[in-house]
Amino acid sequence: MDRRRVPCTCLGSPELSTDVETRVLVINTGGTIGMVLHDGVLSPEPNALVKTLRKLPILHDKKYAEKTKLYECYKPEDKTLVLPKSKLDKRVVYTFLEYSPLLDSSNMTPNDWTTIGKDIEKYYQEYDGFVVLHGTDTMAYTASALSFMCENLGKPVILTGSQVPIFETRNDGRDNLVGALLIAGQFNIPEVCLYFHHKLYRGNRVTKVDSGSFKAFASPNLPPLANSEVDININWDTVWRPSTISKFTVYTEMNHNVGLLRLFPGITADTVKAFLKAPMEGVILETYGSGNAPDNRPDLLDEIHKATKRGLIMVNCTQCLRGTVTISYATGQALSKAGVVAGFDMTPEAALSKLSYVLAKQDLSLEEKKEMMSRNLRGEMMADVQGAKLSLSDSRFIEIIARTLSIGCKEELEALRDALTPTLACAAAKNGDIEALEAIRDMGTDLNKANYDGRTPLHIAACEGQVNVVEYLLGKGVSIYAKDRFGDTPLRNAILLSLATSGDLEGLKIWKLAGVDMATSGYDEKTPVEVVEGCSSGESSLSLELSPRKRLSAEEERCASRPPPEGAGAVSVSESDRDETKPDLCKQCQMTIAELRRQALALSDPASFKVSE
Ligand SMILES: NC(=O)C[C@H](N)C(=O)O
Repeated sequence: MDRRRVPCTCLGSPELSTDVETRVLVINTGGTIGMVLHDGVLSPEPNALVKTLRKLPILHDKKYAEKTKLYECYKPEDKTLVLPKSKLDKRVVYTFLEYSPLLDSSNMTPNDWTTIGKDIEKYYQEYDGFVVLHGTDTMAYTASALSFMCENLGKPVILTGSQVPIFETRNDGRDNLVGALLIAGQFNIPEVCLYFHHKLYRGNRVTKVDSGSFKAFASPNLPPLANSEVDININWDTVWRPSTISKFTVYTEMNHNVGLLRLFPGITADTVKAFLKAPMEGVILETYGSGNAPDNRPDLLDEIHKATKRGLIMVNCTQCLRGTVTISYATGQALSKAGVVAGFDMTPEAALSKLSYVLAKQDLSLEEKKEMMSRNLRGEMMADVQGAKLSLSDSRFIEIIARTLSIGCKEELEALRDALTPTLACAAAKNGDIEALEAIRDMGTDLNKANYDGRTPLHIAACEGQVNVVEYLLGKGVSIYAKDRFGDTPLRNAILLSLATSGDLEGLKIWKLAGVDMATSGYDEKTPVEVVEGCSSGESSLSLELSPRKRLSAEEERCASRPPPEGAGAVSVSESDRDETKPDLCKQCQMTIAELRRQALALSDPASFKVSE
């Protein structure tokens, strides 16, 4: 795949200027969305989907593509399309990667999950988000499996498809595809999701509930992450944030010796015994109500106990569409005594794929695997069912302001909190005040929320060199990919700052070659060159070297900026905190730069920096 264009106005005449473009990779695995009738039955048709989409104005802005020479930058040309400008003034450029053969999802296997995961990993740095076109029959299984396989995910991966082929006059495919593209390309939701009929669900919370309705899916135990109505409304409080700062990887080892056993009245002990025998290693037991099973059947419970004692992991999930497993009934306690692990409110699809993922972790003991099954890894369950959302009243200063403004009802309080806390959090980040950030977070504020400039507390901390705050925020799952209104991410701020203030000529040159405009100022109106001059006395060779912006040809301008060259993001880190070649930088500056560089390197190589999960 190819390079990213410069979203800038320096393409010569204004009409050639590009809008802010984001990029989405569309992995087409098959499903009804691209099917056509063959001999009276629906089956996938290779290459048909892209050809059709290119003719639909709501799915491909041909004029924009030709006017801005889209195809000279994004390859393969015949697989790249661009949506009309969105309400957020962005252009989602999307490129198709089509599998062969295209599958009806009834034919999907864990090996196909691995293929999808590996492709996401392969193209992860080049795209802002990913859409996976998939059949609906097993979409919930694939979405659940990918949610566990994608470790430390920092970008949206959205599965979608349709109940009626996109080629038909009436269909749900076009709406589902556009909705998934707009969310994947415009919102930083670091989760594997499923988008269907105007709603975005967490991938491991969803199940297919209707084979004949456009409302084919439901998320019984968790509200949608987003609703696509007149506007796309994201429920940010519900979005899952990883609490580690390790690099994104895809874990492809999945244990296949797992199964689903659904209890029914009169089930025989022989049936259970046959199902649980080796090589079975893990079973999801689908039970009645809030996790109940017969407690007057010692033959049944004995077979279960024998299996768990020999090391089989059994997880108790309710057959009910909604609700959770508790041990409030004697019939539920009987299973717990037989060694069955509570699955709380997980869907069977999520529990099964989680069990397959956990059992494949060879480095874990049996007890560690059981503990992992009971721990919330990707928001797949509400383990702490007693947990109550912290109320606003835990924060005195909001109360004081609310009382001053005579605000009373909860909705107004929440609106006040959402209006004030992002700016307060940014101020706390600038001052290095972690306690204040903790207090703001305890109020239920998402520390990813940005201020009026689209800058998050992590942007501010990275720019101000507040290393401890950077570490704290990364540990709370704050995204390094969030873009402010200048298009800057915290990671880019941090690396540019460290390179500029350390006078790292080579590093700055790499970024310049990668298309970073050294004349572009950051949020504080300072260019990297000015930062250098501000940090070391006198005219430095660096500023002379960098300040006259070499006029690139129109061709080069169009395709000037691309993801940093391999390794450039992981700046060459001087292990010593002092950089002897720049004695004129203050000690604190030197310390901060070295630490920021370590953070930047850690983000690309977890081996040098670990935070426990
Ligand atoms: N609506 C669909 O996509 C159903 C189809 N059989 C599939 O799962 O691939």
